[in-house]
Amino acid sequence: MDPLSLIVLGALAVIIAVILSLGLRGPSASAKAARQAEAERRAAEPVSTEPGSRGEGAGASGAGDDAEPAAPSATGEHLSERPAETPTAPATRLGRLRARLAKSNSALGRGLLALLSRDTLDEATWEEIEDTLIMADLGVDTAGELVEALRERVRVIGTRDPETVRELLREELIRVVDPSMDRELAVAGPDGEPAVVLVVGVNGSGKTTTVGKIARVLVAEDKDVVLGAADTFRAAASEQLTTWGERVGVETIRGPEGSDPASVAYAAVEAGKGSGADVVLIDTAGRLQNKRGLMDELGKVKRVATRPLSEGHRIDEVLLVLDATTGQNGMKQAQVFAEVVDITGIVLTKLDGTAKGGIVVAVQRELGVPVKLIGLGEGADDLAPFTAEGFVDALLEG
Ligand SMILES: Nc1nc2c(ncn2[C@@H]2O[C@H](COP(=O)(O)OP(=O)(O)OP(=O)(O)O)[C@@H](O)[C@H]2O)c(=O)[nH]1
Repeated sequence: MDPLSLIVLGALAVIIAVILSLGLRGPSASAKAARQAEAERRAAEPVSTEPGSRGEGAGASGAGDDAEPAAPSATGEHLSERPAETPTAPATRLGRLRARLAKSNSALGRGLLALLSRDTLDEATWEEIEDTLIMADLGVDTAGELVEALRERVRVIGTRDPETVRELLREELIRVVDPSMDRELAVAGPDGEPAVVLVVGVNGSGKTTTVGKIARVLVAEDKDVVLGAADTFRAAASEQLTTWGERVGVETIRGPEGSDPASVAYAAVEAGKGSGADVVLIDTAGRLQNKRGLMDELGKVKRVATRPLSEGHRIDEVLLVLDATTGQNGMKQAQVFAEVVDITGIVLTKLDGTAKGGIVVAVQRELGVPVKLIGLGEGADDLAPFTAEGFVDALLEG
């Protein structure tokens, strides 16, 4: 064999050996790790707000004036396949969320306890305690009341034992959060009719996400749910809601962008009644361009939505979704919504992103309506029922 043939043969042997070794080794460890990480990321990621692959439903033609609802023409997405996901069991979810709440509010709890365990509880220290509560958005009056009551009890008991003082603080905080409020969601309709839950709030407060999260909780409780995408102002909102629905296998009724929200709400309730659903959850746009416009829009949705139901069956629950990070601004928005619709419960979102948990107390006092649920993250199961004790314990645990 001449030298040239030897070189060619040698090169071929090397190439074959390399190809074989690659084939036998399979994907590299780092590629596997990347796939694993991608799978974990997907499992944990919030629902995309990007338009999905499904097309819009046929048009909701608009309810016209609210004397006579238009023929409901928003088209539902009947889901025959099995739901893509099973929501996390409540016990697991709550344990995780409690830890998250404790983390976001730990500075507040720690700050208060540190102040209360100072050697001397003088005027300046009590003022600092009051300021700390005000900084946490508790509201000036409530902070003053709480400090007054705590001060009096510490004086009467005459002890500075840290455990006792901590317990007194816990009791006073629970008192202002008000454990006597009824925080059950009204999700049982009368006489076999679906309960209708309307979700309102300003853009970006987390309405659509909250509707999706509530649907998951209800599905986990074995309830049949229909979603109504009455946020027709933003096309992506309908897509986003449909995606949430698909994930847990519930039907979403929607209309084209710009169609009448009242018509979509009507169609959703009609579909819910027709299919024997337990709950119809209606997402709204709630643009706050002016109070008159908002009043017209939400007032009409409220009036028209329950027409497919029996006489006298009104909306069972109107949930106001408020972004906890918006502080005083959020409170002003809450007041406007409260004037426009009768709010029956508050969902405080994004409590994971703020140490200002005191807003819970401020908004309840201002509106006279209980906080029923809290949002503690963008993930699908990051919604928790609110309890006064649970909230305060998480606050003081940090
Ligand atoms: N960190 C955190 N983010 C949240 C929470 N709830 C919602 N979000 C995020 O807030 C953003 C707005 O949520 P949406 O549900 O689209 O808000 P919306 O009120 O429906 O907004 P519009 O459709 O524009 O009216 C999204 O990025 C959500 O993932 C929460 O509890 N914690």
